[in-house]
Amino acid sequence: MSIIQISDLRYQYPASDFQLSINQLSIADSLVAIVGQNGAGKSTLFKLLTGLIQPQKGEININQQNLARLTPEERLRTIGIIFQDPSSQLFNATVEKEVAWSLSQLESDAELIQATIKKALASVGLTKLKDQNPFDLSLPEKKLLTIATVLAINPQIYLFDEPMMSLDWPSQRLVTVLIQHLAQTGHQVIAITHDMDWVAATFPKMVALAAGNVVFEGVPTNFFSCPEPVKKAGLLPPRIMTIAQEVFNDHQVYLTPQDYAEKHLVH
Ligand SMILES: Nc1ncnc2c1ncn2[C@@H]1O[C@H](COP(=O)(O)OP(=O)(O)OP(=O)(O)O)[C@@H](O)[C@H]1O
Repeated sequence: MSIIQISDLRYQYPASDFQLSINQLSIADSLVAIVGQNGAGKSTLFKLLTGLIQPQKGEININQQNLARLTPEERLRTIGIIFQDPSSQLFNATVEKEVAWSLSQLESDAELIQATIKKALASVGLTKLKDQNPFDLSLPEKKLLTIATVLAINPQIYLFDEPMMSLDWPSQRLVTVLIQHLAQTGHQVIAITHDMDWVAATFPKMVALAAGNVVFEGVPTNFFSCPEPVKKAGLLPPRIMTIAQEVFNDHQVYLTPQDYAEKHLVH
């Protein structure tokens, strides 16, 4: 399991008042959601974690190694990135070649490459589409293909930007199961998301940002039990909590409908 340590980090865009400012943040859990309203700084943190932009101050260490000093190959093996818009990540002529391209940056054994591609495509249910042009795929299929390209590399950390966005229900389920499997098999998964139902049901840990600062880090139950950080982050609790509050004037924390049922219907 990886540990990401962020210290004294500052990032400001040219000609913008916004500043991302994180004094100390340690991400040491296998499944972590990063949440916050529009403009809170989630994507800026994502870009810093991927090394796409460099902080003006401070540093990000992964397993005590400074991210800025990793070689391109070390970076590929350390952090896999799944962008919000899959089209920005796809440029090969076939689905199979797309997965092969990223893998060939690290591996030269043709047999190993073939076996890995097969496994990665099977994991996301795209085996039958291996000869298709990626641009002919549906949006959920494109997203699953970008995940397969990263699965093939098998990095320590998977960084997802809004993974649920533009996925239909079966693909959302598939991605959730995949993410849980990755976390259970020694990887670290960090996902930026607006989807509080998904966070509450899936993530044991979360970090909330507001106006470029960390306003909460910890378990979802604690986050949703304190209205103050939820309000500060401009977020709503899971829908089941809103229903319980508005219909039954019940202000307890419920992470999922199952959670509600267990507390009320079983006993
Ligand atoms: N390239 C840029 N140049 C100038 N300002 C930027 C740039 N990118 C983002 N910003 C500003 O930085 C702030 C934080 O943006 P960021 O995209 O990190 O927020 P976010 O939490 O990811 O929001 P969203 O949920 O809308 O994606 C916003 O005020 C945004 O307008």
